[in-house]
Amino acid sequence: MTDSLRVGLIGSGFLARTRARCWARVHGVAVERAAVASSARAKADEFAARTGFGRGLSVDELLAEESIDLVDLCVPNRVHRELTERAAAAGKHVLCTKPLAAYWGQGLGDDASAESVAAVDRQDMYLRALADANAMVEACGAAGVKLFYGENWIFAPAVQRAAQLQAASNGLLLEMRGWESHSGSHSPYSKDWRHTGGGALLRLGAHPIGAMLWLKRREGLRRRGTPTVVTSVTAEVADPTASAILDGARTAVATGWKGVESWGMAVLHFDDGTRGTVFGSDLMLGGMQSHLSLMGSDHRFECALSPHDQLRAYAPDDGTFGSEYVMEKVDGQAGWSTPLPDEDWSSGQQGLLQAVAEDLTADREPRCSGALGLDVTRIVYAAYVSAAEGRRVELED
Ligand SMILES: NC(=O)C1=CN([C@@H]2O[C@H](COP(=O)(O)OP(=O)(O)OC[C@H]3O[C@@H](n4cnc5c(N)ncnc54)[C@H](OP(=O)(O)O)[C@@H]3O)[C@@H](O)[C@H]2O)C=CC1
Ligand SMILES: O=C1CO[C@H](CO)[C@@H](O)[C@@H]1O
Repeated sequence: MTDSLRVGLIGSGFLARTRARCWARVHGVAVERAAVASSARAKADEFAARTGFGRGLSVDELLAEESIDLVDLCVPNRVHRELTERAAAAGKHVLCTKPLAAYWGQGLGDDASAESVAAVDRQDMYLRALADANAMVEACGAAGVKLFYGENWIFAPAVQRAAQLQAASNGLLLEMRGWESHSGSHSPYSKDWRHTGGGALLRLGAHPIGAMLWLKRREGLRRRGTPTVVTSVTAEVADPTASAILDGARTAVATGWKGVESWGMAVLHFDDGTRGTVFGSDLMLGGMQSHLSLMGSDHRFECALSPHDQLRAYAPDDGTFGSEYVMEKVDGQAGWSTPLPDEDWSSGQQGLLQAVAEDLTADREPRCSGALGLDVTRIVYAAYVSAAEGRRVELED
C-alpha cells in the first residue's frame, strides 16, 4: 500500500487532454504527472508544455522510465494491445481506454486498404478482437500488473448514485436503454476500420454496454450470488450518410465514413431474461448525448450524463461568452445551450481516475478491470456478427 503514483500518458489528442486535466485533480493520492509520449516527440513536448503534464518523451523512453507506475493509454484502438503488452512487460500497470481491443485488420498486412479490412468476415473479426483482448488480460496477469479498463460511464456520479439507490431497493433491473451519440468524431482515425476497428456501435455504444454489464453484474452478485451476464446479442448497423439521396442536401453531421457504421443498435439478452438496448450514433446534432434509462421492477432512473440542465444559458450570438467552451461536440454559443458546470465530473472521467489511483495505491482489484473490457469487446463483435448475418448470436458461438 502506497499513497503516491507516477503516471505516464501515451497520446496527445482528445482523450489525453481530458486525462491530463483529471489527473491534476485526483485527491488523497499524490499523483505525479511524470511524462507524456506521443506518435512524435515534438507533439509530446508541446503537450507537456501546454498542459503541465511532466515532460515529453518518446514511447520507448517512457516505457523504459523505471519510476513510472502506471501507463495511461490514450491512443487509437489499433495500438491498444501492442502498447499494453509493452507496458506490462516493462512492469507498469495499464489503464487502457475503451474499447479494450478491436479488429483493425490484423493478419492483412500493413498496406491493407480500409475497404479490405471492412470486407473481413465478422466471425473472423470477432475471434481476432477477442484474442487481442484475452492476450492483454493475460499479459498483465503474467507480468503481475493491474489492467484497468477506462470506462468513464461507470464512474459518472449519476450512474454511481443510481447504482447505490438500486442496491438499496428490492428491485430487479428489467430493462435498460442507453445511448452515446453526437454528430461525428473529431478524430480522423475514427472513420477508418484500420484504426478504430468499427464504427458508432464500437466507439460510442461501448460506453452504455460497459455500464449495463457493470450494473447487472453487481445486481446478480447481490441478489443471487452470481453475476448476471449477457448470453446473446441481436444488432443492426448502418451508415445512413452514405445514402445517395443525401447528395446536395445541407448536412451538418459528419460524412465520409470508410465502411464503418455511423449508426448501430444492439439488444443485450441477459441470463435472467432482462434486456438492455444500446445505441451508438454519429447522426445526432446538438452536442454529446449520453443517457442511461434504468427501468427497475420497483424503481426507475434517468441518468443524464450529457447534456444535463444544471445550467442553461442563452446567448444572442456566437462569441457572447468570448472563447468559453460550452460542452463536448458543441462549437457555437448562440441560442439556448447547456454549459456543463464540470463536464469531467459529470461524464465520470474524474471519478474513473480517482478510482484507478485509489485501487492501485490500496493494491486492490480494479473496480473497472480488463475483464469488463474483454466482455464489452466480445459483445460489440458479436453484435457485428448479428448485424451481418441477420440473426441473434449466442455468445458461445
Ligand atoms: N470517453 C472516453 O473514454 C473516450 C475514449 N476515447 C478513446 O481514446 C483513444 C484515442 O482517441 P482520441 O483521443 O479521441 O484520438 P485522437 O486522434 O484525438 O488522439 C490519438 C493520439 O494518439 C497518438 N498516437 C497514435 N498512434 C500512436 C502510437 N503508435 N504511439 C503513440 N501515440 C500514438 C496520436 O498522435 P498523432 O495525432 O500524431 O497521430 C494522438 O496524439 C481511442 O481508443 C478512443 O476510443 C476517445 C475519446 C473519449
Ligand atoms: O466518448 C467518446 C466521445 O466521442 C469520441 C469520438 O467519437 C469517442 O471515441 C468517445 O468514446
